[in-house]
Amino acid sequence: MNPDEMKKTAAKAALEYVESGAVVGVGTGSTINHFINFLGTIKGKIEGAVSSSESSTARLKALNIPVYDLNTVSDLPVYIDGADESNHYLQLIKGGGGALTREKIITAVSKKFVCIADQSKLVDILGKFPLPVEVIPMARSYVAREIVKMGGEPVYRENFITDNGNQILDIHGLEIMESAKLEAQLNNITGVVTNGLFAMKPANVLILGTPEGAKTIYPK
Ligand SMILES: O=C[C@H](O)[C@H](O)[C@H](O)COP(=O)(O)O
Repeated sequence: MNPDEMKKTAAKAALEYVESGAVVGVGTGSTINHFINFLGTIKGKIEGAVSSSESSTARLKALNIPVYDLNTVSDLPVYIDGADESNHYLQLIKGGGGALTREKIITAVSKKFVCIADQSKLVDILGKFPLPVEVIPMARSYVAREIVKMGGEPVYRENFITDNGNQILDIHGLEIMESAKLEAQLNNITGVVTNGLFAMKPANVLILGTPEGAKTIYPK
């Protein structure tokens, strides 16, 4: 089974977390694209969706799934999204596709965060995947210098603008032992919008696609 088939397996299994009559939080990325397709098959069962990116919004709308402005939604039972890495506490690195800020906002609003991924995303220590940090454009160099002082190696993601009109620095060379502390430290740098560590509010459930089928993992 190739990684894409494993992503599809995880995406299909996530359907069981979708509540009837509710608005569903929908993330961004290749794994979520499979989930959006599956969601289309049960669209009559849900009220609609909130989405973490313009690309997911376009896919949802193409399937005639109503997409709501998050400001109009007060109750969001579940948010379903992928990840670039997860540790065994279900703390995540996200933002490989640059959607981290909207993803973190929907995570904050949702009652339950169900993460879906192929089995390669589960790691012992976060940081092999470069950690994305969304920055206000005029602050980029300043933020990069601050990250260097912290021991990271920031790399500017060239020719990429987020849906919020900002830029991304990807931090290489990290071995993240204290995820929540690093998440807060990075967010405290002036000019940072947010970073891709989801440690203070980790996922509640991780569904991994494996050749043997979907495997559900709870935080250690
Ligand atoms: O910004 C993108 C998101 O955080 C994605 O959830 C993450 O990059 C994983 O994407 P994929 O499902 O394509 O591996």
